Formats: sequence, structure tokens, C-alpha cells
Amino acid sequence: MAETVLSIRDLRKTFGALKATDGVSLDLRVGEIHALIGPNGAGKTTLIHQISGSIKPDHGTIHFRGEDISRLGVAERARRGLGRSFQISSLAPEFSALRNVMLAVQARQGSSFRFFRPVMTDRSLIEPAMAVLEQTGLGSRAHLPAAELSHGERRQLEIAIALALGSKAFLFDEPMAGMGPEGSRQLTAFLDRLRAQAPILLVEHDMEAVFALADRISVLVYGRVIASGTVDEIRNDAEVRRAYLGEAS
Ligand SMILES: Nc1ncnc2c1ncn2[C@@H]1O[C@H](COP(=O)(O)OP(=O)(O)OP(=O)(O)O)[C@@H](O)[C@H]1O
Repeated sequence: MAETVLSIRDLRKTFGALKATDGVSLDLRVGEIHALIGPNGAGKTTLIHQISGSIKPDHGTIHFRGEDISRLGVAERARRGLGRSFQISSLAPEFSALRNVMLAVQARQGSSFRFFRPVMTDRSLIEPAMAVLEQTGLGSRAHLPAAELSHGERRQLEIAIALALGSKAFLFDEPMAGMGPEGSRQLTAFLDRLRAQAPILLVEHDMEAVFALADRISVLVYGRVIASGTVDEIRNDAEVRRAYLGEAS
């Protein structure tokens, strides 16, 4: 079995009397997309926030790449390689896609020895930045300003930046939201390739995307995982159909 990258054990979170997370345990393994689905209010976003560090659980542990990160803040978890949801606002829209990624490469390398060198001609930045753009399918768009990229391509650029900064796994909360059918198709194809570089915990309501992408699916209802398995196992699970898929299809 593939190595476990992220391991969550018995996570609990209450808001007043509401059990938003009620003893959740799940794993994310190398090379996989693990989808988290469930009805509105099931606790998916609350769970993602506890993993990224923006909400403190009442109970439970989170291990990432063998390390207990349960007590670390958001920035520390990100620094260890836990990539957060898409944050398009962090792009510099007037800079080219290449320059956006070069700045990330530079931030990761540390800039103390290169302050006198012009950034845009520095091969030690250009080469790794171009490699990441190629990996993320943006090689041919490298010289366009970020503002001129499509919505889907900006999301790809955001991921390219995260990879350049050292992200080793991603938490995505509804990445398909607001995308048209073509954008969703492109993003689905992109996430399909991305899993080989960094596994993904994917919260998504778009069942077509989930069934196309997921290696495993966990179904959350009232803060509890009621089923976990392959796409076929989940599609054929009577309790899941009753609690969720029946209403969605
Ligand atoms: N800060 C908060 N204070 C009180 N209740 C909260 C808070 N955040 C979330 N909740 C409640 O916790 C429950 C889980 O919410 P959450 O947003 O995690 O669900 P979700 O599965 O992501 O839903 P959706 O699919 O609609 O995005 C809901 O009942 C919600 O109203």
C-alpha cells in the first residue's frame, strides 16, 4: 500500500451543541485523490479548516509526512508543505506567469546571495520556474501576464506557485465552484495529472468530477464518516445512496 502522507485521527469539533466534526479519521496516501463528499452542512469545510490549521479541533491528531502538526499554525503547516485551497488573490496579475513562479522559487531558495542579480535573467530561477510551468501545463503561457490567463489557467498558476514554494499535498475545497463546463473539464484533467506530484484531499459537490478523479471517497454526514471506499463501493453503498447520492442524482 502507498505511503500515508496525511493522517487524521479521531478529530472532533463542536460549535455550541452542534457536533460539526464527530470523531473523523482518514488518510491521504502518496499519488492519490481522496474525495470528501456529503450534504450541505455535513462538516466538510470545517474539517478542511482544522487540517489547514485555521480552526482548532477540540480533540484528535493530525500527522503530516510523519510529523504531528496538530498544534502548528496555518503558516507553519504551509511551510511544511501542506498546500491550501486556491488563493487567486495571491497572484501578481501584471507579472507574467513565469515571473510569478520565479518569485516563488526565489522565496523558497532565500534571496540573500542574489540581491544584486536582476531577477528576470537569473537562470537559477528561470529554469526551475519553467520546469514547474511545464509540469502544470502552462509552459506555452509562461510569458503572458497572469491577468490574461483564463480562470482555469489562473488556478493552474496558483498551483504552480504552491509547488514552487514546496507544497507536498493539497487541500482543495470546491475547486470546481464557479467554473463553466469547459473550465471544469480542464481543471479535472489538471487535477488528474497533479496527483502524481502531490496527493489531494478534495471537497467537491460536482459528482461528475469526483467520480472521474477519486481513488477513494469518504462520505461525511452530520460530522461523521459514514462510508469510505472506491468510487464503485461508494456508488453502490445503500446507506450512502440514502443519505446523499439519492438526493444528488
Ligand atoms: N464558526 C461556526 N460557528 C457555528 N457553527 C458553524 C461554524 N462553522 C460551521 N458551522 C456549522 O457547522 C456545520 C458544518 O458546516 P460546514 O461549512 O463545515 O459544512 P460543509 O459540509 O462544508 O457544507 P457545504 O457543503 O454547504 O459547504 C454547519 O451546520 C454549519 O452551520
